[in-house]
Amino acid sequence: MGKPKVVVADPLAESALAGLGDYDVRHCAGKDPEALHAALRDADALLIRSGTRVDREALAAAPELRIVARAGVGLDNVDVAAATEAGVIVANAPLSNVLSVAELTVGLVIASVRHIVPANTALRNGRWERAAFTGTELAGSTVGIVGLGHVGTLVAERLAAFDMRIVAYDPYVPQARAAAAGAQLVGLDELMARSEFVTVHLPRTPETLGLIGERELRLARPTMRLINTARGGIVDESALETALKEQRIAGAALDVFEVEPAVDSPLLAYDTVVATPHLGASTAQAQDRAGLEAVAAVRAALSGEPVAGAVNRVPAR
Ligand SMILES: NC(=O)c1ccc[n+]([C@@H]2O[C@H](COP(=O)([O-])OP(=O)(O)OC[C@H]3O[C@@H](n4cnc5c(N)ncnc54)[C@H](O)[C@@H]3O)[C@@H](O)[C@H]2O)c1
Ligand SMILES: O=C(O)CC[C@@H](O)C(=O)O
Repeated sequence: MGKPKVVVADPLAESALAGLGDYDVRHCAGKDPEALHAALRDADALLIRSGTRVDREALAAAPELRIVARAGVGLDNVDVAAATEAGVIVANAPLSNVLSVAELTVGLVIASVRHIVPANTALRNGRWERAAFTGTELAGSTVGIVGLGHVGTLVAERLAAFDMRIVAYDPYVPQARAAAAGAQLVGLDELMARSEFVTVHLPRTPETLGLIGERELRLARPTMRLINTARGGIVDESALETALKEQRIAGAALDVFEVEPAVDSPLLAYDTVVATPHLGASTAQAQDRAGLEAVAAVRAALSGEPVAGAVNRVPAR
């Protein structure tokens, strides 16, 4: 019997790749379905980040596959139900990058309200404009956190240190847990109406797609700034664009988009939008943790041991 075959379909930290030395490792461009399907033909394990879609077709192309390991949190790019039917373990690294996402979120809040990006652009273009970029202090303003899980809680704790008031919407979190994070649980409509900042920290599921749409954005204050470092599509981008165009909200800071890469997004035309290319997890520390956890999951699955981070149960093979 040869070495187990492990396909790496997205860029992973070197520290993580070093843990695959005793396997037959093949790299492929996971965003290209043809290349992915060809690579999966005799693969025992697949390592991915957010760039590779593991759908029913990909799983059908992988008859030997035992595990899909996601070096990160979101599993919206993996058909977990189809994997379970096919007897393939799916595992993620649920805490690996949440601190990095929370820190980027705080950065986007400040970048947005202090006009850091347009002021930088103006200065580089020879314009010393001070009055145009007057901002607002965070202290005393209200932030609404939509989704008070791992990232949402870290964001709440950090923004509380700026003396902000924290309200949160999450029907699955008990009041006591919200209170421990310094947040008051409210309904989504109340959150939209009360907040100067609304920051989204939800998984992308059929239930959360379009959760913040035209109706919700009409409840917002004209001073509201919307931050999304979770997933594109949870905020309806066309409704967001209309709200920005009509100046019904003050701005948005977006790390994630409905379609990525989002180089053609009409939202990029607005000075009131700060945008980053899905960088929430892009720190050295988060990538080391995510990659190492995903590799540990692969090693466990291929040796028939329990897999930490497994999100489904499949019979042992
Ligand atoms: N930008 C990035 O690079 C990056 C990195 C990591 C995670 N993420 C995204 O952030 C998301 C959140 O991460 P997390 O670690 O905080 O996840 P989590 O599972 O810890 O928290 C998600 C929270 O959302 C709540 N929730 C689920 N459905 C809801 C609904 N319909 N309405 C309100 N609340 C709902 C859950 O109760 C939970 O508390 C991930 O699913 C992922 O998509 C993005
Ligand atoms: O792969 C990435 O870098 C993004 C990961 C992030 O979106 C996640 O859900 O963990």
